[in-house]
Amino acid sequence: MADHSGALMRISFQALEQLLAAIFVRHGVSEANATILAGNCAGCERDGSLSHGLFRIPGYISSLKSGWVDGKAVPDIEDVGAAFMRVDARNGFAQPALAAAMPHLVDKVVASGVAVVAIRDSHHFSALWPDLEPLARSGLVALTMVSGLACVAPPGGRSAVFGTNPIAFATPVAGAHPLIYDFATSAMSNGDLRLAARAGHDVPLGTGVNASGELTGDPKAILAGGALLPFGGHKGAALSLMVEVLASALTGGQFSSEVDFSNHPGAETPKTGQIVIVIDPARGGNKLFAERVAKLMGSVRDAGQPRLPSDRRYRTREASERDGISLQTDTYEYLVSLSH
Ligand SMILES: NC(=O)C1=CN([C@@H]2O[C@H](COP(=O)(O)OP(=O)(O)OC[C@H]3O[C@@H](n4cnc5c(N)ncnc54)[C@H](OP(=O)(O)O)[C@@H]3O)[C@@H](O)[C@H]2O)C=CC1
Ligand SMILES: O=C([O-])C1=[NH+]CCC1
Repeated sequence: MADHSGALMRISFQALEQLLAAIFVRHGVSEANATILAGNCAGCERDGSLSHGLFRIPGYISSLKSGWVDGKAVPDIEDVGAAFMRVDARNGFAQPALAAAMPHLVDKVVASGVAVVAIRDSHHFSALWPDLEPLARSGLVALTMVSGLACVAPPGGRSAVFGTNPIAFATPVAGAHPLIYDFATSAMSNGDLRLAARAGHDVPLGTGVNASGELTGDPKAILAGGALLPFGGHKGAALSLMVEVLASALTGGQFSSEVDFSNHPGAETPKTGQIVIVIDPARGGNKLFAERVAKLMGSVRDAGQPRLPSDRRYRTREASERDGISLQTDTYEYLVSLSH
């Protein structure tokens, strides 16, 4: 998508969702999968998760066009234990795979107090928080991780071995929206790095290295043969390693470093795996769990932290619901042109 700077317009969530669903269907996605992807992508744009909203539409389309991902895939669910499900996404997107598992997942959590969903052969090209928010809204605690495309070098290294490997956590909070944090284990997501390159902005030193392994603030040098770095040095690298273990080795998905789409020019979506771990907090025996979380968050705010994770996103959602989602008119016209 070109960097537009035209006039702004507003669009409702429903209208954007419909437009995106038409685009996905037009590019070979089944109606059922298109509905899920469109809701997810429109939700990211509505909530200000801009690195994974409309910005990603060209990547979805070029991946579909290249034949790298199957937009019509029907996931296969394998029940492998009282609290364990495997989902073979069959080279489709991860969100329809999780949606197919969701009713069984909730049954398992109710029966066992905890459940794991291990998704493999899946493409995740979005933010993780939409995968968890419905679970937290129904009173459950959830954690998820996704491996990606190798573009992150370990500390001290020069070659990329990890994906940007995001982790998200969600918990109910009494009297408030769920607390959800959701971040790449790299110093910056690949999406934000590309946005910085497109805007011609430098990134903070420590974000990545150039092709010679030297620290650089130039996003283009990081993208051109360099690598991102994990956040927090060896600590972020250890988290990223955990993501590869849980989201790839355990699920049966590919490691980030094994993704090879060289035979599919234009492909952008990582084909790896995802793990989702869900816990019923009631099994902890504390009937006031959500109240305790609310108290803890209050203490953190009282201690002076001005912003907690997901505050900004809920504020942006509220504004989008009130005023409509803000969009450049030429972006809108571009999207309309993709829909027919
Ligand atoms: N599918 C994939 O393979 C990948 C997806 N991603 C997605 O990219 C998105 C962006 O990742 P990333 O750039 O690392 O995330 P950010 O650094 O933008 O935000 C990370 C989290 O921290 C919160 N946060 C941000 N700034 C502050 C602050 N100053 N004080 C308190 N909390 C704060 C955010 O809340 P809030 O949401 O309210 O801003 C969010 O929950 C994520 O949704 C992630 O899932 C990233 C990598 C790979
Ligand atoms: O922003 C990011 O790092 C990614 N988003 C989807 C795949 C990788």
